[in-house]
Amino acid sequence: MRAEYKRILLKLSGESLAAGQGQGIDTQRLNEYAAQIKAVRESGVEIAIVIGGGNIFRGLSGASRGFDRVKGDQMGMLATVINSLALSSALEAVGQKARVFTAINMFPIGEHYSKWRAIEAMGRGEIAIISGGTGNPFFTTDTGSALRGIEVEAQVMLKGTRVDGVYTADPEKDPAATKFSEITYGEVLSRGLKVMDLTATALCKENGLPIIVFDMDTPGNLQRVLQGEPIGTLVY
Ligand SMILES: Nc1ncnc2c1ncn2[C@@H]1O[C@H](COP(=O)(O)OP(=O)(O)O)[C@@H](O)[C@H]1O
Ligand SMILES: O=c1ccn([C@@H]2O[C@H](COP(=O)(O)OP(=O)(O)O)[C@@H](O)[C@H]2O)c(=O)[nH]1
Repeated sequence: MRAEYKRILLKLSGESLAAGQGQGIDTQRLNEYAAQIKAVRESGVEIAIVIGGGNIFRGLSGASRGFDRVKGDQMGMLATVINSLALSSALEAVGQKARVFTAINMFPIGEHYSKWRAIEAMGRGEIAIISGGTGNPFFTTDTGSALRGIEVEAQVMLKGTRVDGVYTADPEKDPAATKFSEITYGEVLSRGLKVMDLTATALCKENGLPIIVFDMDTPGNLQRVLQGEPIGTLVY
């Protein structure tokens, strides 16, 4: 385990939770995530998690179908709460305590997020699942995870997704794209690489939060990344 990573912020893609079905929550995928997270927690790392909502609702696609954008984004933020509750349930089922925080007060669905409460929960060995994005429309959960990672003083943001790193172009669309083993924030921004939205990358850059983009859907990869195996892309 890399000595420098005492506390991590793990970003999970909502869409990955659907495991290729596009919509909904695949329980096998959810349970695989829970097992990986528990194993890393047992090695002593403090873990905060932000999970997306794209498997349930995205504000932008709602707007393209005629929904008011702000209401659509609020629906998307609620989708992240649903995924967070599902993940906390899967973690509790394998004996790993987890606490759901919400950006907006929704007690008793979750606890209203504050930096200090999240850090306290991690100190007790619980996984802090921070839901509801930033609480504001026109942002994404990538930006929410950059924000929460900086707030809780994580040493790294691990962006677990369905591609295995940052490529010269979207590898799902361009088969000729090649992978970076590492890349600076500035180059991600100047090349307009869309693996994360620009706001999230800029926030990490301004606050010096390194990002590792890796394939979370292969069981064991979370541990591999933390052990320093070069399986993803470091953005620094
Ligand atoms: N330059 C790039 N390198 C890697 N992935 C990219 C790049 N540009 C776009 N992507 C896309 O970004 C996605 C990862 O972002 P993520 O936030 O996990 O997905 P989602 O938008 O479904 O939540 C990948 O599925 C990939 O198709
Ligand atoms: O701070 C935030 C975070 C998320 N969202 C909404 O929640 C949706 C789901 O989040 P995201 O698309 O980032 O999830 P992912 O792609 O990671 O599954 C987004 O489309 C937005 O509509 C938002 O409005 N503000």
